[in-house]
Amino acid sequence: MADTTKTPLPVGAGYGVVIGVGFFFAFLMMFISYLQNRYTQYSTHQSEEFNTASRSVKPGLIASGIVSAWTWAATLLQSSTVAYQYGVAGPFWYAAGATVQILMFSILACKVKQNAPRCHTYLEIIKARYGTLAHLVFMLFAFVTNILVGSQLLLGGSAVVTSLTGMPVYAAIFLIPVGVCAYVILGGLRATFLCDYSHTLILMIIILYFMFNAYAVSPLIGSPNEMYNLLQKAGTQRPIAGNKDGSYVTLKSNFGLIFGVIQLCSGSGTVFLDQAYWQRAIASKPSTAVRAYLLGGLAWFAIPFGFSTTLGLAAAALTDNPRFPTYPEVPTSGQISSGLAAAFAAETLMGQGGAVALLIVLFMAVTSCASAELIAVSSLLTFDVYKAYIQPKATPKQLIFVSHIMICVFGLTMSVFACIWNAASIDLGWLFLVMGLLVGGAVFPTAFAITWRKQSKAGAIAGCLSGLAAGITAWLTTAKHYYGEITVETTGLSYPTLAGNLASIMTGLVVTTTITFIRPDNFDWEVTRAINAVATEGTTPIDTSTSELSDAGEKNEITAISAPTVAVSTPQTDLPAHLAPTTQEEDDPNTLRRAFKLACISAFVLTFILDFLLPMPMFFSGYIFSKGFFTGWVVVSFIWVFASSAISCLLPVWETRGGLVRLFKKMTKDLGRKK
Ligand SMILES: NC(N)=O
Repeated sequence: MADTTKTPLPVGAGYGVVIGVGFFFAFLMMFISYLQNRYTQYSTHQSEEFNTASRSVKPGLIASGIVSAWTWAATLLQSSTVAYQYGVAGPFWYAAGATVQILMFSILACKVKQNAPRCHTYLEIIKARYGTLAHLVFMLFAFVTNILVGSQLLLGGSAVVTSLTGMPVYAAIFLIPVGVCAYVILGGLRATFLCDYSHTLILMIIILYFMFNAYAVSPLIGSPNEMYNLLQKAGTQRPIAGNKDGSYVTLKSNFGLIFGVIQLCSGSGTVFLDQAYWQRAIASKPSTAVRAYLLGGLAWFAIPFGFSTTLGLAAAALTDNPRFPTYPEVPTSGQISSGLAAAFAAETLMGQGGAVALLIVLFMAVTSCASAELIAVSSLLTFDVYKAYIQPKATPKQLIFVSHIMICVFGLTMSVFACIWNAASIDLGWLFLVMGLLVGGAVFPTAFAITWRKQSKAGAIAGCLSGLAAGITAWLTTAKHYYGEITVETTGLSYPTLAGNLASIMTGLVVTTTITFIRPDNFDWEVTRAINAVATEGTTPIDTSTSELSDAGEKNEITAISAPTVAVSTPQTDLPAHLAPTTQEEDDPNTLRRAFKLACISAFVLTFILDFLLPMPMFFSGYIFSKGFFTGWVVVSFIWVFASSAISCLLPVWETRGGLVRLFKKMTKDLGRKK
């Protein structure tokens, strides 16, 4: 842990940001919820609105929500750690290794719209398809995923808050979620989207501030040329093991590549098994879910790539500068693994201003992701535990009440687990590399549950459990084999975590497909399409064979509204009106089929480009960047961050311009009447 006597900011700054900014957003949310309830048709007092944002959110805001949910503390801190450890390969593999899952998720987002358009959670699909035992097994993996993600957010966030301000780490761990719980309770899922938006906006501005400072302004670096020179020098003084000639400016980095593979496996678990991503698919307008995920994935890439190509590399470049916090020593491996490379760089480059900017950007990342996790877990606990097993006939009021309670329960749970990791000397780096092997077994069984009608129940359950067993076995035996003992240190190293992650995800895949091929299922998707459906006598389901539309967007809404064959009109006794789906939730099957094709082609092509076509030739040729190539690399990171800002900050405003104008008119009319 950092020396608290030398912190760049006073302890009050830590409390100020953690409590002050948290409650600022809570009050902002209170105001937004008031406007929403008063001037729009969406009420935060309705369970459906609270948990699914009435399934009406447009792709720009969903993309912004995806960017924000996938931007963890680790996205900023761990990416800078691997930049410090592996040079330019670190930021590249961090970003490329965790973008593809979001792109791939576009396929699941489309399938969930096709095969379970009215579900609240993905576990409802598992229960409807495979029954209670599978529901409980998958629920275990879902909760483990959310607990790991939630607690590592607080672990990484609190380590940096403590290092920058000296705030006691346990105080940070418990106080960070308080404001977030408050604003999520006040606003529900739509609130998290709006706060996600504002957080992403601030995040992008601060990332650009760091980038411009490091590459254009700072007297310590000030240009890609100088960064290149400093990195070349660092490569001769502290050569990187496993990198071509020990260089910082090459993608021929053996441990960087190993990290990339771990990132691919671990990211698959933490996206596919996290209700937060399903929730964004569920909340989006059916016809645009795919677009939202593709945009969100591409926009997210820029965050770790731009941030750590700046601060992670700056930390490596400036380690020998007298302004570097650990000078004349180099940082310890424990400090780097705790995620402090970015903090050291920000402080060296910009002094207190850098520390404040980092504190804010980190707080934005932690809280926006925490809000997504809170509402995601609250939905699972409400619909998959309370409604499924405790109170099947729960009223909307009860559902909302339970959702609120569960947000607090999970907020506390995240904090308790973060304390446990901290007390056990487990840091962000360790948790980041180990997470995937604990949940990876369930990745393919979960993806197949919504995409493959043949996957059998036995295959699904056996895939999850055997993946878990194989992952843990491979992890621990590799640690013992290579390092002779099983300790926190040896189990957090590259080879054991690589073995564990690969074993877990691949065993899950092989076991579920093998068992399925032996005795395939022939599942009828009508079962999952009927989840939460309210079939009213005398009505017919929407015709799935007609309607030719060329536009996936607005035209579809028009068709949906005017569809003559409406599946729902009157609620059944056990489902309140607002829990019943509306015709707008349905989408034209042809449009969805086209969206599915787009998702598959885009996801596979982009994955191929990002993870093979771009890096592999540079890896196998052992190319060390020239100065010109490095400058181009940095320029690309700038362009990507600008493009990402346009997607996640400008697009949502552009899409809702009509609604914003209407809201403004209603407000001014209202104010005029009151005068
Ligand atoms: N969300 C991640 N993997 O940074």
